[in-house]
Amino acid sequence: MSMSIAPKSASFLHLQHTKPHSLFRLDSPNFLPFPLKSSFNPPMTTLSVASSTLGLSETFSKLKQDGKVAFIPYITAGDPDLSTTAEALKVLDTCGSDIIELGVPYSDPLADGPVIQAAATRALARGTNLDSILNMLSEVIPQLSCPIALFTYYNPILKRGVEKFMITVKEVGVHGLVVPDVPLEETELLRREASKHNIELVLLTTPTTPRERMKAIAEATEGFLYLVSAVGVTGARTSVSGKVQSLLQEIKAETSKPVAVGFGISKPEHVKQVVGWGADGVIVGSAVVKILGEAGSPEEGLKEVEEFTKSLRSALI
Ligand SMILES: O=P(O)(O)OC[C@@H](O)[C@@H](O)c1c[nH]c2ccccc12
Repeated sequence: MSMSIAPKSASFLHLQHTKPHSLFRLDSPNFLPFPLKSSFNPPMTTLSVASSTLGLSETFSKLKQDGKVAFIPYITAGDPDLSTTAEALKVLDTCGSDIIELGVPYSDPLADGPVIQAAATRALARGTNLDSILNMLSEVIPQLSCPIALFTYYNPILKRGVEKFMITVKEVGVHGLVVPDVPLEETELLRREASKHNIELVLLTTPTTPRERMKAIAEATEGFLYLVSAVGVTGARTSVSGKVQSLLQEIKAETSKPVAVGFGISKPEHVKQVVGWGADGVIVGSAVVKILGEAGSPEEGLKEVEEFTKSLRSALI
């Protein structure tokens, strides 16, 4: 597929948020506006985008047909550097990831625990920004067979302008978007602009989300529903809360959309448990990010990620 790229002067959509929130809840807004420099200027001619890769919903449909559960690793872009991120995406893809969630590092990652916060800090210190991530993705995505869901807090989207952001991420071949700090009520604009460009907006529900609200979130989500397994921030935990089993049952009674569970999953036993409870997908973030962040060298980190991914992947069978 080839499509023309919007010129540099594509319109910006400025949204004003007058109510800053000091208390973060996963489904609450938290905006910290400050200017982000935009210098990603894709060629104005045409750009090839991998067209054979399935989107998020299509990936889940195919897995369902085959009786399989989705394995969804998360990594932070730019940690330890963007070329290692590019290699990590290829390794994760080759090791059987069904979707990869790629995080845009942000200075105030309020839903993240120490591991992902530290990864974001390192990535930002090296100068990683949305433009450099998109440049990297434009080269790597055509080489991947699984779709990328871009994870970002809302502020970088607002700074670029919702419409321009969607045009740009679509041009590089992103299939889905996870934006944790936008409450359901404020997702309408994002969803409208995302769907214009065929990008699926994944919404999240937590153990404290009231049932009626969970139903509305399940109805509005695209690609899959992200079930946050525990209250708090991201990070490996010793066990997965048993509450996830009943939450999955409740959700499944309300929607036929696929449900992927994330937060605290870091061992093959966790994966087996969550799959046994009926999840359609498992998301593993901090455990993978920790390996890449703590390795003696990028090569070692990639090797360890490969082994770790294979061990989690085999727990899905
Ligand atoms: O790191 P964990 O505990 O494995 O959780 C998933 C995860 O990292 C990823 O989905 C994620 C990273 N940052 C987030 C913030 C909110 C919700 C989800 C996320």
